[in-house]
Amino acid sequence: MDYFPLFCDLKGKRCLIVGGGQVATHKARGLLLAGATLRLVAPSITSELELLCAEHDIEWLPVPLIKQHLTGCWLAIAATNDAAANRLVSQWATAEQKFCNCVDDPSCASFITPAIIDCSPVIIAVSCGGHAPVYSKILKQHLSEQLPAGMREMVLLAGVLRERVNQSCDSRERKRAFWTMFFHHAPLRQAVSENNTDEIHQQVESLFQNALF
Ligand SMILES: C[C@@]1(CC(=O)O)C2=NC(=C\c3[nH]c(c(CCC(=O)O)c3CC(=O)O)Cc3[nH]c(c(CC(=O)O)c3CCC(=O)O)/C=C3\N/C(=C\2)[C@@H](CCC(=O)O)[C@]3(C)CC(=O)O)/[C@H]1CCC(=O)O
Ligand SMILES: NC(=O)c1ccc[n+]([C@@H]2O[C@H](COP(=O)([O-])OP(=O)(O)OC[C@H]3O[C@@H](n4cnc5c(N)ncnc54)[C@H](O)[C@@H]3O)[C@@H](O)[C@H]2O)c1
Repeated sequence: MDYFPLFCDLKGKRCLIVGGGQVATHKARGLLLAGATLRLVAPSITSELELLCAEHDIEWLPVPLIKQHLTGCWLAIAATNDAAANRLVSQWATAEQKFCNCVDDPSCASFITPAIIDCSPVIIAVSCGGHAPVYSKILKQHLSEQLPAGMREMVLLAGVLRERVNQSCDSRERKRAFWTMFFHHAPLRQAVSENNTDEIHQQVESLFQNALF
């Protein structure tokens, strides 16, 4: 496997973005959606970034880049149009064992950003390992057209029921069977996609009786 995909909780965690152009703006938007706080180092920034600075926890430093800008940051994105500056950010971050994304050269990056389908809590991330970002975008579109109806609602319902299932049953095998049946259960999926709460309740109770006990 060329890259290990992982889903980070960035809420309240400071991330460094170096550069303030179109690409930096796009990366900032994504990190802010995940609740990160940002340190932005760039002599000038786009008007959208200026707006984001007014609305979010962003520390904009219009000063020359120094290594100390990494202090307190969980990860860095080198997003300038200056290849040497991007490489420097990557070298500093790597020396401090911090993950670094490099927008103009995946070979000096320790992570790459995937194309994302955000149906939180369901999140689908696609990467072509830096070979073909546009194809990641096309695959994302393709996948988003294939997703099952009511997917997000079924997952939210599973989250609500999870503790009850865990408390009702000790057997991992039976729990696995329960969840497999749950997600394949056509009448339940139908009720969920119609948001028919009475029917959802009835189907869930019958699943508990039939699958778990
Ligand atoms: C998926 C996506 C996620 C995101 O950014 O959110 C993403 N790039 C997207 C779009 C896109 N990027 C580029 C174009 C113009 C067409 C083209 O040149 O191909 C378009 C199309 C567009 O903008 O529509 C140009 C480009 N990109 C990179 C380089 C440098 C290089 O290849 O060396 C250059 C050349 C720059 C130049 O020549 O000047 C590098 C990277 N781009 C990545 C991610 C990482 C690999 C991800 C993977 O494994 O697939 C990686 C390695 C690093 C990183 O950025 O993490 C996002 C689509 C999101 C969406 O819409 O859902
Ligand atoms: N990864 C991707 O998805 C992707 C997509 C398109 C382009 N790119 C690459 O990303 C790079 C940036 O593209 P862009 O459209 O944002 O460029 P841009 O010209 O809009 O912005 C560049 C920004 O970098 C800042 N900058 C330059 N030198 C700096 C330094 N030493 N320290 C701090 N900030 C500095 C500038 O002030 C500006 O804000 C380009 O090299 C391009 O090849 C990557």
